[in-house]
Amino acid sequence: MNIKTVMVIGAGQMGGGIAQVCAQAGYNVILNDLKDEFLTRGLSVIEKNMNRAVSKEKMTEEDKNASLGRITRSTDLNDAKNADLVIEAAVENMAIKTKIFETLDQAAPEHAILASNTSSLPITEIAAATKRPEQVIGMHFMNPVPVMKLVEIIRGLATTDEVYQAIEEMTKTLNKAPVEVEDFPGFVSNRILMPMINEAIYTLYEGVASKEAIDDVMKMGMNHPMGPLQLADFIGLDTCLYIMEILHEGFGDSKYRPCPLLRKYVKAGWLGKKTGRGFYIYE
Ligand SMILES: CC(=O)CC(=O)SCCNC(=O)CCNC(=O)[C@H](O)C(C)(C)COP(=O)(O)OP(=O)(O)OC[C@H]1O[C@@H](n2cnc3c(N)ncnc32)[C@H](O)[C@@H]1OP(=O)(O)O
Ligand SMILES: NC(=O)C1=CN([C@@H]2O[C@H](COP(=O)(O)OP(=O)(O)OC[C@H]3O[C@@H](n4cnc5c(N)ncnc54)[C@H](OP(=O)(O)O)[C@@H]3O)[C@@H](O)[C@H]2O)C=CC1
Repeated sequence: MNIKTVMVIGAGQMGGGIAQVCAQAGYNVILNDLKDEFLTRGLSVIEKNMNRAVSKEKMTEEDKNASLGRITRSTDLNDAKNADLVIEAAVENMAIKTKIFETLDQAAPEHAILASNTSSLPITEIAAATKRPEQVIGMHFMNPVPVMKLVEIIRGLATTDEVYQAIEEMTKTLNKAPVEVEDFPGFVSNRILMPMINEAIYTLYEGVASKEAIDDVMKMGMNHPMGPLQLADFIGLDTCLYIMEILHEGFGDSKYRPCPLLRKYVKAGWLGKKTGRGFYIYE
């Protein structure tokens, strides 16, 4: 399958990163969000990232301008009519995602593949909202997208081999490493990572150590690049809570119950780095 135009839904931290790597790899990108101001915010992060790459001589000014020139703005999901592949990276909520996929299914050309960057939601259920479940797939990028090598590729129950292979090939053109996983809650990445983060939050909640001490133990003791509380802030505490809830509900096992402190922070609007405050305070 010949993929030339990629539409990305959601211009937040993940959608922006996905749009950036696709544009840098030569794809035409349609970046979609609910409001124009979110697109402006997303595009300014992309430009900042590219300027940093130029200043480090990892990208030329011409390549930067050409990549930015390949990204067009959209606030209308019907713009999917021009896409060969849509990658959805809106909020981690099944009702919102199924609504988006229903609309995309109506708007996108027959040949188009519809992918979701969901962290944990069942691809099979998202696919069931469309009349083309065989062309729906999970494409789970890691944060920060321009830096991290992995893309987990998740097959829904109906995903065809042809669609899987097209997405595997496309992922390689982004200079990323695809890894195939089956459709279970949290896939592999978040089934392992998120209970560790949740346990770190319990450790703080129970007063076992300070947030700095918990992060230091994992950074210096286990060589993690970030401590789990710093990483939770970086991912977004709302996203961490959604993922724990999906694991809890999906497996029906109390070992996945979200820590009350995580719920409290999300209720307070302390969502981490993106809102300026989570476990830590950001300028
Ligand atoms: C929740 C999910 O569903 C799945 C997930 O994504 S879970 C999250 C997975 N991600 C992680 O675990 C990230 C863990 N953290 C790290 O790997 C590192 O701390 C980090 C890569 C984020 C930063 O690394 P660092 O060495 O501390 O910082 P720094 O030296 O500033 O950055 C290293 C490189 O990354 C780039 N970078 C850092 N943050 C970036 C960002 N947000 N966007 C783009 N590029 C970024 C820097 O420009 C730098 O690039 P060069 O090598 O070209 O100079
Ligand atoms: N954060 C992470 O580390 C990772 C997240 N993911 C997944 O990626 C997805 C996005 O996460 P992330 O980028 O962190 O979240 P953000 O909150 O940074 O961005 C989500 C963006 O999607 C927009 N949005 C919400 N609803 C819609 C809609 N109906 N149509 C179009 N855009 C919409 C939001 O707008 P508004 O601001 O108005 O809400 C926001 O701009 C989630 O499914 C998440 O689980 C996957 C890998 C890693």
